[in-house]
Amino acid sequence: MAQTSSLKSEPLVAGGESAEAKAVAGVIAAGRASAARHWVPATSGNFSVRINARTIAITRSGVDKGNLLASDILIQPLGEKLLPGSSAEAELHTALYSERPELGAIFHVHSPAATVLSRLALAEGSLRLTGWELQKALVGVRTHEATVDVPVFANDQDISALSGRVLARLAQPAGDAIAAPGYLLAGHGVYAWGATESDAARHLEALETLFAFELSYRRFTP
Ligand SMILES: CSC[C@@H](O)[C@@H](O)C(=O)COP(=O)(O)O
Ligand SMILES: [Zn+2]
Repeated sequence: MAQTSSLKSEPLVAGGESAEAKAVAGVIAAGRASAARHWVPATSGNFSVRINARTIAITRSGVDKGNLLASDILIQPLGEKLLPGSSAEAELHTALYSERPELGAIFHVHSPAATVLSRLALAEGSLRLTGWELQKALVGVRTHEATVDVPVFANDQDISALSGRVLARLAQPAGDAIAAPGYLLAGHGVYAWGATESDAARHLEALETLFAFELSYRRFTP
């Protein structure tokens, strides 16, 4: 059974590195970059990168995400029982990868603006972003005049139930808005994704910065 990363028998991808080794390196890099920004305090956050249609590399539970070793990354088959030591929030990753084959990476952090703004926005059930040039860093957004919809969910320790609510909401159209590549958990943090690791990293950085803009803006507007 696949457990921690065994970087031996995977097929090679361009550059001579296996898909598994590349995904593990991507997870480690994402954790390190987020820790440098103080987005994953006290072991919080979890990170995953798709290896292929059936398997992901994902952080194990309770480890410092800023100092990940290859042995801190689990090779989790999709649609199968979670491996021992899995992230408490692993199902928020596996369920979304299974639902969306185009996703290549999912990153979750406890960044300050996301964690605070999510509480202010919970009553509306979503955060609407508009008027910011930086929103063009999000996939599908071409103008500051667009409205971006970021779903906001109540935090829940029942991750299966939460995952069900997330998938149900993401399946709904965002109306006249563009669906953000991510969502907020109130008082908890943000999940962001992308087709590639760099898309997911850019989305995470753009969203957290937009949340900080929005928090400042709200201080000056009624
Ligand atoms: C250390 S508090 C944060 C956790 O409860 C959780 O929200 C989190 O992001 C990390 O959980 P983990 O099980 O390490 O993936
Ligand atoms: Zn968390």
